[in-house]
Amino acid sequence: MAKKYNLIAIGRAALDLNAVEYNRPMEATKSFAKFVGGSPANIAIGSARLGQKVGFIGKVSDDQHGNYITQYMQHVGVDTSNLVKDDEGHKIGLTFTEIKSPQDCSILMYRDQVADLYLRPAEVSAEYLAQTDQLVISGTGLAQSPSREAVLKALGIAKKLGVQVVFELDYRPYTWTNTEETSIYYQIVAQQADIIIGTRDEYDILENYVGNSNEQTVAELFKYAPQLIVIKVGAKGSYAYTKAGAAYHGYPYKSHVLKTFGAGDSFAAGFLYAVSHDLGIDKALQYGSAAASIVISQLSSSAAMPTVAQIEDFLKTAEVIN
Ligand SMILES: Nc1ncnc2c1ncn2[C@@H]1O[C@H](COP(=O)(O)OP(=O)(O)OP(=O)(O)O)[C@@H](O)[C@H]1O
Ligand SMILES: O=C(O)C[C@@H](O)[C@H](O)C(=O)CO
Repeated sequence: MAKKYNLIAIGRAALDLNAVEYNRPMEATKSFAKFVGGSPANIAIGSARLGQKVGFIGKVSDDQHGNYITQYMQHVGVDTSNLVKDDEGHKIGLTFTEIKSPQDCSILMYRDQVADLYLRPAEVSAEYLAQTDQLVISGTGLAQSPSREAVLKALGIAKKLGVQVVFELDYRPYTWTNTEETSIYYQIVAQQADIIIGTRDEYDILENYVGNSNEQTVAELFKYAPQLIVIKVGAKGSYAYTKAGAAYHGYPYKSHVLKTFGAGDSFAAGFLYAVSHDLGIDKALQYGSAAASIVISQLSSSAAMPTVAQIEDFLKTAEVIN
């Protein structure tokens, strides 16, 4: 019987405050526009825009910002029954963006004592996870307790129930104590995940070593559960590897780049949509690259997530970056 959800994501839902006056440093920016943000929330929203049935497990502040995030996610069709309100006064995470030029963008995160990292194991429901085909785990959820244990509980339940586990490495250094610790927790989850998505730099963090080739990285991970591994390299595109030994190159597409953040989350939503619909790995990489090209041409990450029709339209005239 078909499950209620194609995908449930676990991790942070937060706020992005994106510079409205761009092509200048943050010090000179007076206006910021508010959007829902947080990598797993962005992936959930992007997946819902693509017509996927999506749920979310997380924690938001019990205030106007938490209300806004919950209402926005409901508005785009993400189920928020397991997006709980914090009862200890923790606040929402804020991400300010700086767009000095299309090539020079950065984010500034305010993530001290943020509500998402206080998600408790008791707030992860086996009944909810039984209703999904896929669980998307964001690496940042492993950064601190009790969120770390909540995520590991979700992983254990998913494995027991045969839910496909996707690990989005999503490394945000601000919330971690040191990279050795990150590597330990990343390896625990990566070894049990069915699909892993991350940038080359994030795999270096996972391995706690800089210098391995993609082939060395995937050979090590394929000794464990993973069946499909994606390694992204920004404007140089992406690579996908299967346990059966196939390798694919995802070409990036030319875009009227306004800013580059949001590329990874839109890529994940597009890629996972195509994988869930058995469209093949080449198509999945095309969907990921196209979704990313669309999102980086706009101010927001979450609000710019494309529909399937937008991706198909884009691909009709898309030009590959060589
Ligand atoms: N400048 C660009 N032009 C075209 N496509 C891009 C560009 N930057 C990224 N992409 C596309 O987005 C995909 C993901 O980008 P990237 O490797 O930067 O992920 P990320 O670091 O997770 O992104 P983010 O900046 O959102 O954290 C790339 O594989 C590529 O297809
Ligand atoms: O992941 C975050 O918490 C910040 C995002 O919402 C932001 O849009 C971004 O940087 C995406 O890459």
